[in-house]
Amino acid sequence: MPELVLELNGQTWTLDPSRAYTLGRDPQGDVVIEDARVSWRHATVRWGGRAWVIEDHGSTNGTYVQGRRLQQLELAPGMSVHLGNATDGPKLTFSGGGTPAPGGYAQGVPQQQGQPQAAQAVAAHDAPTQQPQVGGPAGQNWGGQPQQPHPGWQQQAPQAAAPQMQQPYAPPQQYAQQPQHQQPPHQMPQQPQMQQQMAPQGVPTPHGAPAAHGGRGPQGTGGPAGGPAGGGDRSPTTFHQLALGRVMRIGRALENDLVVSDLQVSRHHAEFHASPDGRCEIRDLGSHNGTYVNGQPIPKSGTVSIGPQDIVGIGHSTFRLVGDRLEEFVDTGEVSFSARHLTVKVDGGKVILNNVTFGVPEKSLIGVIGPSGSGKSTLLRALTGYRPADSGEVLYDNRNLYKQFAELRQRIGLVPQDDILHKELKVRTALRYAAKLRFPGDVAEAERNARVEEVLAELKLDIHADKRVTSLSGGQRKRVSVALELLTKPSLIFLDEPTSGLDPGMDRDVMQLLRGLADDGRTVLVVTHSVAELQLCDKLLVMAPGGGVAYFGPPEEALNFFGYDSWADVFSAFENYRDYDWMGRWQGSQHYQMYAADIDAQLPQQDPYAAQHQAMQPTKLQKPQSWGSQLWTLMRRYISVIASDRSFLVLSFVTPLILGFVSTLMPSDYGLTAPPMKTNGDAGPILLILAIGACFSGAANSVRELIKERVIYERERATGLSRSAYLMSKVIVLAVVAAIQGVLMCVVGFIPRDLPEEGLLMNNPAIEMALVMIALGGTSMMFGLIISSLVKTSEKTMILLVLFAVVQVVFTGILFKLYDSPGVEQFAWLMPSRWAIAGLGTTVELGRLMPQDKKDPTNTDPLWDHSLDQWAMDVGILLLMGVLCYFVVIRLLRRHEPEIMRE
Ligand SMILES: Nc1ncnc2c1ncn2[C@@H]1O[C@H](COP(=O)(O)OP(=O)(O)OP(=O)(O)O)[C@@H](O)[C@H]1O
Repeated sequence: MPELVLELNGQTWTLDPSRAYTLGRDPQGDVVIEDARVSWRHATVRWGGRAWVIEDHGSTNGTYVQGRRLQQLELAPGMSVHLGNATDGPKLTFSGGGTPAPGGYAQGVPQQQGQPQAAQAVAAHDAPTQQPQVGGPAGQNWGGQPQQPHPGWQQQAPQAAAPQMQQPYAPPQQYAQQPQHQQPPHQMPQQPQMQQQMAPQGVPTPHGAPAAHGGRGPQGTGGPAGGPAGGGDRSPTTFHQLALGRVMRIGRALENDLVVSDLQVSRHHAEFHASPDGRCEIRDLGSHNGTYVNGQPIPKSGTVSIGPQDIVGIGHSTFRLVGDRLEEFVDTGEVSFSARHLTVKVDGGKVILNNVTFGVPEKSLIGVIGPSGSGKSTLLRALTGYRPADSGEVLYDNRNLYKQFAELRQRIGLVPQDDILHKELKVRTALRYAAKLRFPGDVAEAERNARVEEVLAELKLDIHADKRVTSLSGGQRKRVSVALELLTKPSLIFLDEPTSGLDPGMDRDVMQLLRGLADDGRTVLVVTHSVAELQLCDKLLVMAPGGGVAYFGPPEEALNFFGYDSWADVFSAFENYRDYDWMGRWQGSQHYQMYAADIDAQLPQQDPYAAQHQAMQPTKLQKPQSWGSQLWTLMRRYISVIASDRSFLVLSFVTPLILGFVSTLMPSDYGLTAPPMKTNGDAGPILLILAIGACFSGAANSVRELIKERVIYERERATGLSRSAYLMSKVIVLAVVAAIQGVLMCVVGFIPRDLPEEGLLMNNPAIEMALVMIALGGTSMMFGLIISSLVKTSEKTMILLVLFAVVQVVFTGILFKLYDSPGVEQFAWLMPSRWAIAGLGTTVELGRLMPQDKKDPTNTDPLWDHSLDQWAMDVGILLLMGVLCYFVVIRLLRRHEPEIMRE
């Protein structure tokens, strides 16, 4: 068996076939490579039986031979392998082939430093006696023969190593080789220009020299290899020894065996059990944000066996079992991100996102531009999991976002185009409520507040902390939205048109902010219409009409790629040549070869845990807070919002007073009663005014409440907000408002009126009637919420509110006789005003006061019968309607949630 000599940075190692050698940044590995682009355990070199083999461990930045990313390769003498970057990553050169030296070598120990490999190399079949001991005296070498690649070995190299990428750029005629595409505008490919300007750093130019590149951050395609799901192969932050038969508890509290300072983790989060027989289990301790195995939540307080292949996720940390110790990886944001073959179809099969592939290394800022309707928002929804693509995958740190959404969603921040804050609140207050909702229930207020202050300082918002959001400029407001998302330290941040509506100065300010976020160790993707600050991005993705990629690469090369001087021209070309195959043009380009072909060529990731996924139940997304705690926080926040909206407060309490007063303007001799044997036709209209007033004010309070918060709701829902807690918070607060309004209206409306001497349920008829008015206000409020969850824009709510109020007037049963009118009578049963007037009518004996059948005064409305049973039925049905409305709203709210959240 031949030994292999590995050379790196002037050091050499002689590798013995009897064992495997690990390469990476791990100081305990065999070949330690101190380069940030190299993963902790990057690759292994071993004797494969017939040849030496290098195997990538799913490293973040890849292993390359002749520019091509590889998982596994048989090595040939003279072959060079780059780690971490195809061109300028640390270069390993392999040579050798001798048999083991007598007495063995100090394997894996670097040989003397500074000796050029060529001087040390041994021909493939050199006699072992010619080789010095590894680590021998300085100055000794292996015979001083320059290494000659062995022709036989060269032939063993698999096809995968074919030097495709090493070829110089294709000639300018490249685009002309696409006859199937419609011809683009005349000035389009200006290839000679491209040849000078498009080459990114480190990629061979026709002259073999690396071309200059103005972009930032790590270069290369950046896409992760299709390595094992879960965790990639980033540097373990720490190791923890697992004692057999012992328990290792993980959590935020100091008394844990493993203390994790991450607010996403509960105080006592989970326990690792290592049984004496070597098996290991993870048990969730009722954590708020959940414990995940291979991206799937384990049941609350449940236990799952884990093996070396499993990745346990707790907050920002992942753990992997390696022998008798745990490797902990802390996600500090420096992870790669890629999308592969994302395709979205809508009803009817129309493709609105077409096979989008791109990838970026850590710390990248990616700009996404494209004409209106080119699928930018669709892409954003696909990348965030809000609306997963119909095919394709999104890989975050080599983990499939769609399959592991439950865990990975916590690492994603999304800043939608509309602000996700209640504008009425002060900046600090808004962030504190958001922190309360997003952090686990056991995070103390002081801890949460400290994090809020940290984020305020990071985004230089501390001087604005006590201002109301509404008083901030557009750029500052966007900063607050970003701050909110940063609370939970996401590694990936997506922004949808953050600069829309901002002046150029603020546009730059926001883009620089995003640049800073990426530089601090996050991946930031921004969809934008503004092209002024694109040079701040590392990579630019240009979407073409039809939802395909027209370009992906450095922003400074993009205009040359299209052959235009300005983006306005490029977008005009998109518009004027809609049928042109922009995507085909991109895929035929050298930029595609450099920046996307690698990722495109990779097969979809196999999910080795698919069987486990199906077995794991439940897969419901964890909520950081209990239902009750969320409800309480939401109610407090809602009350704060209402309290800071003075005009709403004034209107809410003045309106019922006015309506009550208006009802008193109607002259009536007997008020809401009448002497025996007398009728009182005024009683009906008085009740009608009061009831419609309650209907109107109840619905008016709620009709805008859901639509105006839709974006906030969608975002919070994705972070674990309970749908029912959200709706219940609205219902409770608005019901209290409706109750106060009902009481005010009754006080003003009833005081000047004569009322019956006693009620059916209680002695005081005014209180009995006020209860009906409150029930009517509450039910109308629920109808308002239905309207609010149905409409697409706030403006439409007003029309529907008026419609609702008018219909209620008609179907009270006061204006005309409803009973004994088949069809109309049944339709009226659907109206809350019908049951409310009936409830009020039973108390005041409306059937007697206002007979509707002139021929037969005893033929009265059966719903107005003066009996306690009838009163209970009228009020009961009114309340039941409110309850039914609640379920209707719950159902409608689902439509406004991220698709992946719709349980
Ligand atoms: N649910 C849907 N059903 C049918 N067509 C849809 C649907 N959603 C989006 N589309 C269409 O898909 C295309 C892409 O829409 P998308 O909103 O992603 O574009 P965009 O680039 O974000 O546009 P803009 O810049 O105007 O926001 C548009 O033509 C849009 O009309």
